[in-house]
Amino acid sequence: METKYSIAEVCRTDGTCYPLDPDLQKIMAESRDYDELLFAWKGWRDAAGKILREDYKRYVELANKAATLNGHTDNGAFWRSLYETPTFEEDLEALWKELEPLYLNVHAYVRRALYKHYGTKYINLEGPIPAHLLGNMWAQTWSGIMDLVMPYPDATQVDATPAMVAQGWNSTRMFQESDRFFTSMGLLPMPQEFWDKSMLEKPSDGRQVVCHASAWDFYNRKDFRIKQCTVVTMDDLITVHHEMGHVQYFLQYKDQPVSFRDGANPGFHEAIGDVLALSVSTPKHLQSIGLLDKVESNHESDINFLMSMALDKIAFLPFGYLMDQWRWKVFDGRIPSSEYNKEWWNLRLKYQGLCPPVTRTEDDFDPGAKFHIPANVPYVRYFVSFIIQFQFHKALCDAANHVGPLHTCDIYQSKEAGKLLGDVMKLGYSKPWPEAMAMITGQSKMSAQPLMQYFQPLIQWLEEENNKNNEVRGWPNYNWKPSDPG
Ligand SMILES: O=C(CCC(O)(O)[C@H](Cc1ccccc1)NC(=O)c1ccccc1)N[C@@H](Cc1c[nH]c2ccccc12)C(=O)O
Ligand SMILES: [Zn+2]
Repeated sequence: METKYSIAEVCRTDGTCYPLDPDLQKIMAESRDYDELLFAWKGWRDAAGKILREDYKRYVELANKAATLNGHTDNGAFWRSLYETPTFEEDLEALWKELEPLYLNVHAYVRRALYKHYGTKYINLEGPIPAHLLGNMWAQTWSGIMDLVMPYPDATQVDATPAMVAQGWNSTRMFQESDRFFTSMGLLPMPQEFWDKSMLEKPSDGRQVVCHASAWDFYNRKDFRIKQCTVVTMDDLITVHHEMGHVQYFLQYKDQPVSFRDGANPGFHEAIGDVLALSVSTPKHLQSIGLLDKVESNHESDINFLMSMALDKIAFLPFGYLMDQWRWKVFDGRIPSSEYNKEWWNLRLKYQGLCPPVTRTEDDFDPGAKFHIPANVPYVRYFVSFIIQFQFHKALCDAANHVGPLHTCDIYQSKEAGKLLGDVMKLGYSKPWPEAMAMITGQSKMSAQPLMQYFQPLIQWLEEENNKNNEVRGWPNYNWKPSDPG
């Protein structure tokens, strides 16, 4: 399934064919043409999702067989057991309920911006948003449409991509920049073997590779690698830090017994790199590395910055939550294969307030068009990560004696922050994750409070802005469908 997904392409009538990386991703992020976006969105689901349905059905049987032989009721129960938290599902639901109002305000504000661009034919101000208009193939992060959404177009720009391209950044420079940030905190540098053996760019020798980024521990305490088809964008600079966070964890716990060479829980492993990326993303830090020239610290540029962060971090939450809700129900039989796609779109409507731009049937298999489904990679780890990374950020900013709003904190060069994070990474999987959480934050639970504190100025601004526009929060017109294209 992973191979079929990784070699899939979408072809135009004139015969030109496009892979997901980088071509279709670029169209989804940059095109503002409804029909062009639909070509990429529908084409990808026909080429990569549809073809996987039968394989997936068989994979579910085999995964459940393995899970039951290992003493679990089904594969979803096995995946959840890695968190060693009896109230895991309730805790997740409570976190989502706490954050849902913030998501509804972001959704309503973005829907208004899309309405201004695409008009009443394609956007209903009380309905779900067509899923192909959010700047990403899966509508999982929305920073691709920041230009349509920017609250104060005349205030500071927040996108470093133009400067990276203008200054001739390449993939190696992006990874070196990330390595520099880690070592500035007293964390470990990448070993030479990493630079010699990693694949940091899509090969041009015709080899077809799995382009979805990943980090690899060879469990010999020397060989650690990243495979990434890096493109020179701010988005990929963030992904570079994400992947480097995995390798930093490998390096920190390399002297643990093999069984303990893992994250305290899967969410911890996903959060490390993102914590550093929160500092790198600040206009102040981007200016310090020459990627932003004019930086103002006033209310309007603050709101612009927080909006760009919310389009990734807040928009992601319902997607990060629904992915494994679908899979847990497939594994435990609540979703039979005859309802794979119907239930997928029920969840996409319920949590993200999205609708498909064209009719979907059980001939389609839209979950298969997202890497982690054919690649058998659990996903709730990212929902957990997007919550705990703000807890870590707040704790490390306190350790770094940061003063001022949390969203302006940059832990660059803080040895105290580095020690706090490094000591927890050294534990690997040897201690229960609540103990690791308490070592960093002083308390042992997941909490949405630091995330809410980080976004507080935007929460207030969105509430006022949406009230001014009499926005409906949510999608009461849940049956609305966009007109046919063209
Ligand atoms: O999939 C990834 C990054 C890839 C990964 O680093 O998480 C990778 C996934 C993978 C796992 C197993 C085999 C192949 C790929 N995970 C790792 O490489 C990894 C390595 C060691 C331990 C745990 C995970 N991010 C997710 C979530 C995400 C979206 N936007 C983001 C921005 C920043 C951080 C994450 C995301 C996504 O793209 O949907
Ligand atoms: Zn990851």
